[in-house]
Amino acid sequence: MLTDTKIDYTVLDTVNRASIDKVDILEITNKHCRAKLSLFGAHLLSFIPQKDQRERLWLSSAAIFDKSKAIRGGIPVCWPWFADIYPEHHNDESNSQSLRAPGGYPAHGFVRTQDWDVSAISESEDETKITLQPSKLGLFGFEKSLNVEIEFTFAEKCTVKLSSQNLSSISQSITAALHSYLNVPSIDTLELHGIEGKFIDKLEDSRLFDSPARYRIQQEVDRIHLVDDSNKMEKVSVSFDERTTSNVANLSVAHTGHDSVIIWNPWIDKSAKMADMPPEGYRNMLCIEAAISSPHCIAPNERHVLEQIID
Ligand SMILES: O=P(O)(O)OC[C@H]1O[C@H](O)[C@H](O)[C@@H](O)[C@@H]1O
Repeated sequence: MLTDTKIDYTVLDTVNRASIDKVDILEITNKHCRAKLSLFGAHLLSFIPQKDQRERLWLSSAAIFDKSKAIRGGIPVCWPWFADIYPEHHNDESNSQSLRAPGGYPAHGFVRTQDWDVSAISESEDETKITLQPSKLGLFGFEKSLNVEIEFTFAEKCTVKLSSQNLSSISQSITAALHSYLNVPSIDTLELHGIEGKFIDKLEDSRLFDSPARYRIQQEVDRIHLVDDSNKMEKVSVSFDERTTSNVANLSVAHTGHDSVIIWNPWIDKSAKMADMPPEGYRNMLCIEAAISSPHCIAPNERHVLEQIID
């Protein structure tokens, strides 16, 4: 496999290396889109289709790029656990259980705060594909044989595939998320479509509620929407009230390989407590996350793919 040092960026047509503070960045410009990908966290920071020149991802103006913490905005990669939902190790499918991550363990796993290596880049007339692998595995009680890589395809849409591979002879479990921050013109005028069924409300003692028929965001939300069929490609779209929000196209995010979709907005009070979130930032972002929020058991020599397509 090619490693980063073996990639000759001078011969690539669509990829440039750059940096923001201490973070190395790949800048992608091709026929269909422009994008920025941070090697710290394999964290996509920007995706702008050429067809409408509209930024799909929200990045905090107060985001920190000194590697002391995860970048606020874009698409953080949460692996091998999501939030504090830490999977029990070495279990079998009938016995997949979650534990709370021990105190002192980072929220959302250990890969969003480390450098990733570029393992492959390919270019064609229609797309640029970049594959990254974390530099360190086997941390916080996980086996080194539990591997992960992420593949970004930059085309008219951006496809992100997080692929977890169990290279050992025992079953291993993960939770995970592609924690996408969508850029929205105004939180007040948006409506979500394609979400139905029950959700766990993390702000209400994890009680179960029905998804609203007309889904708008008017307060802090931290919800785990449960999905029936994780093999189905499910699409969540966001529309805006055209009477109050001019010149915007609708957004959509499709998911597969997930068991839930997380909807998160910290709103006013929580934003005020976050140093890397500007006071009014919550008005222009909504997280729509493809998640595995119950431990998913990967059998020996099997692979699991969590996929998200941003349009
Ligand atoms: O502040 P972070 O560690 O990036 O987490 C931000 C948010 O991520 C997810 O959406 C969780 O459901 C939230 O409970 C959490 O607050």
